[in-house]
Amino acid sequence: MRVLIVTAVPAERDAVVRGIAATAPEVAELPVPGGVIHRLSPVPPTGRPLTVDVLAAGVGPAAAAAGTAAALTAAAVARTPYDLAVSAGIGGGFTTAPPTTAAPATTPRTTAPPATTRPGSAATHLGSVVVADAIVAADLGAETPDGFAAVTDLGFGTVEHLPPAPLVAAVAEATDAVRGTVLTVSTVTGSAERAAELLRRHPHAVAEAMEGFGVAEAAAAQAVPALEVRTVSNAVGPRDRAAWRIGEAMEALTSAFATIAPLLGTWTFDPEGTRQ
Ligand SMILES: O=C(O)c1cccc(C(=O)CC[C@H]2O[C@@H](n3cnc4c(=O)[nH]cnc43)[C@H](O)[C@@H]2O)c1
Repeated sequence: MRVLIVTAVPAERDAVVRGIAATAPEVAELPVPGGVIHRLSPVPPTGRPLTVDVLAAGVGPAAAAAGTAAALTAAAVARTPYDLAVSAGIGGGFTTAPPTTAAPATTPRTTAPPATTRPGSAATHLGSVVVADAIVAADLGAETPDGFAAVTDLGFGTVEHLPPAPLVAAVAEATDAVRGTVLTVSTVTGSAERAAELLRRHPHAVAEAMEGFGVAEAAAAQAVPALEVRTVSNAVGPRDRAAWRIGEAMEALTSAFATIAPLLGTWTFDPEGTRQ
């Protein structure tokens, strides 16, 4: 089992590495085009070999996609492909619990399971762990006279990737995480109006960050499943940088990955992401 974890900044990478290092020392630093991979080899409970590579690829969806694609391609060319790509880091949390029944949105979900089958959704708080059951590009589209239109409404591409549901459930349960849609934005939300607009369009959003969709898009291009794990450093809403709790969110990230790393070693993926 080979897992690639992609963070935005080195501080997030180091927080993830510290967590995994609780059960495994770092074994190597490997250069890849545009970055350095930190490799760890935790011993999972089943004793199956597990390699976890952690890469800080930069802030934003484009940097995340570029770094992920480079690492995935290098591994594939070396005939040691990854089984899973994980977008990890801190993020902003929505503090309103998502609805328990499906609510109308301007861009209806086409592929995600109905809301009633989404256990574990709740409002986040600072330090919460969030596991994405949908990774959604929230600002990839066009403004129209009728409001925002996603690129899919314009006939292009995709705006949503769905991580393997059984893995989402297992990781969320193990880390006591809030489960829901994690939005990828290129601009950090800075007003109550924008937060409300995002929640209106994405009623199941529990967090926003800037890289998940980039990682998932690069992974999908190589048929690699993707996961997104965030810890909440701030509330999504009016800009108040002084209220960001980055230290606590980094500690929560370390703690989450101390739990997640051994768990990943118990998984082998089929195309549906179910446990084998
Ligand atoms: O202070 C600023 O103006 C500012 C502008 C751009 C980025 C930042 C960050 O510190 C973001 C870094 C990193 O953290 C994730 N993150 C954390 N909170 C949020 C959020 O509320 N909305 C979106 N992203 C967030 C993000 O993934 C970045 O990689 C600060």
